[in-house]
Amino acid sequence: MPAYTLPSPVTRPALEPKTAWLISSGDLREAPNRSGWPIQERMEAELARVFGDLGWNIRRANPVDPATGHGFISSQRMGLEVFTAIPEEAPLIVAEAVWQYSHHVLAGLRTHRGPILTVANFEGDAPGLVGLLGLNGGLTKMGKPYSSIWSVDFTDEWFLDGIRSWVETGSIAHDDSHVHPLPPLPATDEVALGRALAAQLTADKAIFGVFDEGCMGMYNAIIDDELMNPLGIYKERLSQSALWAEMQTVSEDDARGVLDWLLEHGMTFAFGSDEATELTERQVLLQARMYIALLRIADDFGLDAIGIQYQQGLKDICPASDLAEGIVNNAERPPVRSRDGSRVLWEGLPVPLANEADEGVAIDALITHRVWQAMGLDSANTLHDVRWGEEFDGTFVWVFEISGSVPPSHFAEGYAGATGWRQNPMYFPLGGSTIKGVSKAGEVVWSRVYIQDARLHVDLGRGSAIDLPAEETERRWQATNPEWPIMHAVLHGVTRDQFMARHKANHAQLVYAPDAETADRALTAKAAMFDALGVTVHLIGDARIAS
Ligand SMILES: C[C@H](O)[C@@H](O)[C@@H](O)C(=O)CO
Repeated sequence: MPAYTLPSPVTRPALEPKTAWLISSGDLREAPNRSGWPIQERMEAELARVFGDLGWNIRRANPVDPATGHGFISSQRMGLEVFTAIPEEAPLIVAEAVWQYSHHVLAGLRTHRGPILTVANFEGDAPGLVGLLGLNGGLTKMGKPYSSIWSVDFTDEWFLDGIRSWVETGSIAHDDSHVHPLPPLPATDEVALGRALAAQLTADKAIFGVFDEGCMGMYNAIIDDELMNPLGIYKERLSQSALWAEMQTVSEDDARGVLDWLLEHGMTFAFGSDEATELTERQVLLQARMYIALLRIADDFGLDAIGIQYQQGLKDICPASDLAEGIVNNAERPPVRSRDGSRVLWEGLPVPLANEADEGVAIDALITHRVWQAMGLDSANTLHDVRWGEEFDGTFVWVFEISGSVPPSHFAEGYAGATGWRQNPMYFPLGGSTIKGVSKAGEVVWSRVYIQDARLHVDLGRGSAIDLPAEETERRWQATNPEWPIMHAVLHGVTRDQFMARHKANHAQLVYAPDAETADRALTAKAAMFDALGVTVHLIGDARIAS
């Protein structure tokens, strides 16, 4: 008789032939899950049809919960339980129509032994594509093999061929002919600059101040110290509660001074009176406090870059961080003095900013800032969500649209092109102003830092932000989130599907250069800096090293 009753894992159901299991990771917040459920149901019906045509069944691992009215996995615990209903060897579809918190499903996916397919609807109305890309980045970081595919209406041949390949072989191959290794670097001033900046960073080091690490389940956006420190970048782990406490010490006069400055510089706000659904002056004044508090804490800790997660925790305490983040990340902004009044903090300089505490962004923002400053360029750079896109006049134009703010220098009219709309009550119960506007036409360098095979990599590309007719901009806004800033981006030498298949994050990083030749030179210096820091550089599409 053994002395103990030995525990054993829950018994999983048996595999069934020609059957794929299906799960969907959701938001932690119930409102977006409820709102996205009809879109998810439509997608799942299309998937059932496509698999059915191939003689396959799809079995949903968890039913719709009558209490919530949706079938999303809405917590890590729920994810663990749902996975006990999935055979470990089963073909598994992760279907995403909403923004999702990857950690809800990553534990189950990590030990899953069957083929994994991530799928999204290529639609703007809910950020399912954004969720898909975040999840793909997480699986890549984990070293977990997966296939991925997307479709506008689930009838196109490319999609059907992909699904056929997955059911027959367990994988889908995508075209990566647009990805090029970094060639030997020429002896140019830009390469010398990039290498010198890398040597300075590793020798003198820099600090990234992160107000609560790990935003919205974005496992892909947590860069371990072991990978970040060799670049010379060290984390200062700060708390969002310290930010809230510091906000209480800011005087009402100082907060009002920030709002007055913004109004004097042409920013407009869509003010209303209902706190629950409209933007109010009270919300903006709290955001002004956050802006001042952020710079003072950055000064106290000698930070070189900042990130705030906001969308967990702080969202239940105060209005959105976006207004503070957008202006802190802009060279021209309301002056903030040190506590003793002797210095204007970061005068004339953007503070490199990692929205949503995305640490791939933190590295990129800091490096971009240093390269662009050294070249005498506006270094204000920002992430955007890779939200959606459609052709316009025969060219595929991406909707890059981050959920709140960009530096106002990204707008043609600067602050005068910025309007403050109330953040969406569905995600941001306590409101706060966004910085809404259209990113100006111009040459851009885009990038993404990510983890693959336990190493840091960066994809570097070139693109153009373009102007679209006002009615097309409005159509794209209405099809997505009209309160958020938008960039109409054309990526050079990369098709929609090449980009989707390759990109390892929900975010892409964007920075302007005054013309194409300068953009190529700045990209070259940035590539040289990353390379000298030991990051594997990939040139995407038409990106090239300037000689
Ligand atoms: C409001 C939403 O949670 C967004 O913040 C989300 O879609 C993202 O921005 C993900 O990058």
